[in-house]
Amino acid sequence: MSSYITWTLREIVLPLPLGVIISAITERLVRRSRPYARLRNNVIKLSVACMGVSCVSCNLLFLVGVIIGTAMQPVGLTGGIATGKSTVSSLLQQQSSSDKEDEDEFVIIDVDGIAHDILLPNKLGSDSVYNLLVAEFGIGILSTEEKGTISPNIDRRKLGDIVFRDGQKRRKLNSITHPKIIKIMLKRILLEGLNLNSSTTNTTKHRRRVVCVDIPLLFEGGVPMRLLFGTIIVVACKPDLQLERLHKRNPDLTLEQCRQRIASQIPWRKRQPKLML
Ligand SMILES: CC(C)(COP(=O)(O)OP(=O)(O)OC[C@H]1O[C@@H](n2cnc3c(N)ncnc32)[C@H](O)[C@@H]1O)[C@@H](O)C(=O)NCCC(=O)NCCS
Ligand SMILES: Nc1ncnc2c1ncn2[C@@H]1O[C@H](COP(=O)(O)OP(=O)(O)OP(=O)(O)O)[C@@H](O)[C@H]1O
Repeated sequence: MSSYITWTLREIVLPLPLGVIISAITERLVRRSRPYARLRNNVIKLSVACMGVSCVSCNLLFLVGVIIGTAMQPVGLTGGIATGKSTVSSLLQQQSSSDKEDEDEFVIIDVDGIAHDILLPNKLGSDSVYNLLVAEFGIGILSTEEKGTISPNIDRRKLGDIVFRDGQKRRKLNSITHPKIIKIMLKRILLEGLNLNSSTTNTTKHRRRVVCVDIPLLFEGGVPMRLLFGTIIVVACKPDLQLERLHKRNPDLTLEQCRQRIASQIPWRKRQPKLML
């Protein structure tokens, strides 16, 4: 636990605000234009120097944090379980596939998808998320449909049953999965922001590219996570409608299990929105 806190402090708390401050100053100066050109150049030099220092100290994540904070300012798309985040992100993607030159191109990073990927047994090694989870929660979380295979998949339904009814176990799951998820998310934001990810590279040249991260637990990630995003979109609906949508979408869950999942997240009123949908 203490190593997780140290990791978060060193890799996230320190670099991101620095990047955000540099970004805010640079943007303000860019807007004010000519009279401040020299100062602006100095600020840009300062940010390059910060990146240089982090490069020399070989702290790659620090470097990533500063670059992301400075240059990308991605959009965060968040909200409670089954409120409609994926529905909103597919609407944004649909808009992106239109040919209108004046509309932004949204590139969506799905953090739930990243969380699913890291559970797979294909990245074995003693510190793999798969091994750590099996060591922590036991072989009871493995799929029984794949009996006989060397590394059966983790059955997310079984793991979900354990962690959504017990806060301590959920925190344990989070402490194993979140550092890995955050690393992959930062890397993806960087690649997408720099337009280096060949799978999503679009040939359209004149449209603004907006990196949008669909991240359910943005506010649970605290201040550093909020600072990472330039704009935060909160998708919300009335609590009874949320319960109804969740139960309808996941009929395998009992109403009690649905309530447990909703209760495991912070209430929507506490998600301080910059834009509410
Ligand atoms: C618990 C797991 C196995 C359940 O898998 P399952 O396929 O049933 O659900 P899925 O991953 O699609 O998540 C659905 C929703 O549950 C909510 N949720 C997921 N994990 C958590 C969590 N640790 N705490 C609170 N809510 C959560 C989110 O709103 C998410 O959108 C899985 O969600 C998981 O590994 N969670 C830990 C990683 C995590 O925090 N993921 C959320 C992305 S930040
Ligand atoms: N505006 C809407 N009107 C009616 N149904 C909706 C609306 N938005 C979403 N839904 C339905 O609610 C359910 C949950 O939506 P969705 O999967 O987009 O939520 P989510 O927030 O992405 O969920 P999760 O937190 O599990 O990732 C889906 O079955 C979807 O079809």
